[in-house]
Amino acid sequence: MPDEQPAESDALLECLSLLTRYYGNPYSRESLKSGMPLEGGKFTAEVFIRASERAGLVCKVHKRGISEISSLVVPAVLLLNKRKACILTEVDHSKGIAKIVMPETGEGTRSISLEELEAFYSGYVIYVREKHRYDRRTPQKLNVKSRHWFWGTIIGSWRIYRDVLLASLLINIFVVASPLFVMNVYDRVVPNQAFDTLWVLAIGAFIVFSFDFILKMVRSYFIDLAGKKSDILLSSIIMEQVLGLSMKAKPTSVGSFAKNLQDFESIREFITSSTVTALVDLPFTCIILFVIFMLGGPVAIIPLVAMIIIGLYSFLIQEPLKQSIDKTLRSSQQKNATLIESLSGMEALKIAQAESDIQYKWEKSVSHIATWSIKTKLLSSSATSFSAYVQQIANIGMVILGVYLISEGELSMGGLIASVMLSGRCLAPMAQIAGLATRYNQSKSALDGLNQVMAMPTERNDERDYVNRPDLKGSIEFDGVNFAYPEQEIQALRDINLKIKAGEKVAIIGRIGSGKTTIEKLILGLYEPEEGAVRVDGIDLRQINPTDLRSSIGCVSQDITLFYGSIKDNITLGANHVEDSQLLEAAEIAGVTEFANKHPNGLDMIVGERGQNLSGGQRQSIALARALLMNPPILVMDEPSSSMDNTTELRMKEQLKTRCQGKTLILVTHKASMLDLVDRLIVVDSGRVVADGPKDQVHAALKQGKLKID
Ligand SMILES: Nc1ncnc2c1ncn2[C@@H]1O[C@H](COP(=O)(O)OP(=O)(O)OP(=O)(O)O)[C@@H](O)[C@H]1O
Repeated sequence: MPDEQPAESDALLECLSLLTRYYGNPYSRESLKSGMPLEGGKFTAEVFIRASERAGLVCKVHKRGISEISSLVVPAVLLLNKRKACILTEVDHSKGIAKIVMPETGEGTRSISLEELEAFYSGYVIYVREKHRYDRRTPQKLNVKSRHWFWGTIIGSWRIYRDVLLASLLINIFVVASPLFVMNVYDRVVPNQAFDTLWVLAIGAFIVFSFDFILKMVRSYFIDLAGKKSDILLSSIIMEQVLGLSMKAKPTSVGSFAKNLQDFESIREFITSSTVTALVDLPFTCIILFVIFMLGGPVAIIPLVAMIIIGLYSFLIQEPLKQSIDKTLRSSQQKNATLIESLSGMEALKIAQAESDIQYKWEKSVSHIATWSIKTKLLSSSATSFSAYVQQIANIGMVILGVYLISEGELSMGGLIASVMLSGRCLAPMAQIAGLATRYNQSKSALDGLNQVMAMPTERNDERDYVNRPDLKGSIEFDGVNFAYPEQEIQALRDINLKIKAGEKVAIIGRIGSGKTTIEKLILGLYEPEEGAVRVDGIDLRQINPTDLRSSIGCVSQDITLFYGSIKDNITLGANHVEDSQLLEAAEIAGVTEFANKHPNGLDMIVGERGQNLSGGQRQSIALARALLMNPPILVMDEPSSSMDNTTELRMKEQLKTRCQGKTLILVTHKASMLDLVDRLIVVDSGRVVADGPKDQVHAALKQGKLKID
């Protein structure tokens, strides 16, 4: 995008949201924004294009004057000056008027003269069209296969690679310049002492070499440019996939998963100039071989045989090479898993005095990696040395055969020298290819790993038509829900039937591991039931966009995770446009202000990674403030006061009582004191609901031992 283009504001988000409604597949602003790399919390044209793809639209930015915009392409989005945007719904060039919608003003469609529009139009327009969607009647195999995430992106730079090929063709033709020069000097200049010819030849060679130099520089610049473009695109595709992964596909080990993603590095290396140049040059060896044949006749057989031998050797070592690279990769993933786990649990390790166990695991992985990487290095260097060896033998062979041919008058001295020089150029890419096999196998393993990641299910399903419900009221229903965590045989929830009215205050109690948190996770749409349905406002959660759902739920989870940044950053995490008054109110209710005020930086105090600079209770306060910030209709809290002292808890309870009015509250707790907040108790045991009713009744039944809990 050119620099002179003005930065856009959230007007673009509003425009996109309106357009999704226009095309009959409405998306809320929250769901369009979710997971997008917003600049200062705002939409840019690039983000607009990415988000529109999610909503089934295809958009492209063009630089066009108003007079160039045809009435056939509306609705289109016009980027206006001062970070504004509008939707152009009609344009009539003959009358000089247009109809626009400025979503920010909330005015609806209005007519405007083209002259007036031109005054604040930036010159950039986004054309929008609907992507064709196949319905379920279309058999899968008839579906046009969407682009492969990796190859599709690489092919996206085909124009650059076409130019690279063209440059390579010329470079490879120029290769013959030097041997031809030497041949002519030996055969024509030296015997006849033709100094004029020598100078003409020298000037010709100089010009060719200069072009060759320039072309080589340009070629590697273009290859690196294409590589950089692909790298940026691929990295963001991978990150978007990772952040969108569904919880059921959540990797079992963060460390090894992270290593898997880091291995993208080897793919990046593979698409840089040194590798691509060798690959591109390979087919041109045939041209050089042909030139050797023209100059030296039968001598060309020798480099041909040498090429076949080198190729065969490279092919034969592929399998063992692949195996050792795979083993190295897997062990490195294991090593990374150990590293990440021990770093994040360092305190627990020290307390349990388990350092030596970890040290042992670590050393085992390291020695395993060392063994296999030695094998990998040995194999790949054997390929390089073998190619050099074959190349030398080929040279000697050519000289021997050449001498016989010269003695029979079938070859000139210059012809032999030129052929030997050319054979070097012809075998060089082969030798490089042998070395490249290692890189190829490394990239292939990394690509296989990433292919698996890209095939994992994500939360956003393009084939699903979500119901657009950004404003949920808060009634919750579990209808015959059975659920087991991925790869677990035992069900965590069994035949759960519950109806919670909007605004109701409910506590879920039960013994450890009984399934309370699991019920919450299902309400949050983090997992889907195996059988039955979870409904919010009567809509099956599978029908609600996860972003819309979660923006209607304030959640304090059992394991509170804070991120590096200030207290303020952590409270407003994921909520970009928050008034200071909103932030202060949430901080006050949750008791954050109380401890933040004691610190010189107040709410700007840095909490450290995972909030390690704070106490457990302080972390809980921040999580509570985060949950209350956007005033959501549903609050889900899992032991929100487990680390708080009695006074703080009492204060928080009082604040929550007023704040929770009209909201649905689901409270998971072991603390009897917290039950003041609720009117209804649900008792869960071994994944089943064993009691459900008004608080006093259930309490009484529990006291009298009428409820049997295993
Ligand atoms: N991510 C997970 N993967 C596999 N099994 C899980 C997972 N989380 C929980 N479980 C299992 O599901 C069951 C219910 O767990 P859940 O966390 O819902 O219990 P809980 O009632 O909230 O317990 P607590 O009071 O200790 O927090 C337990 O047997 C637990 O082992």
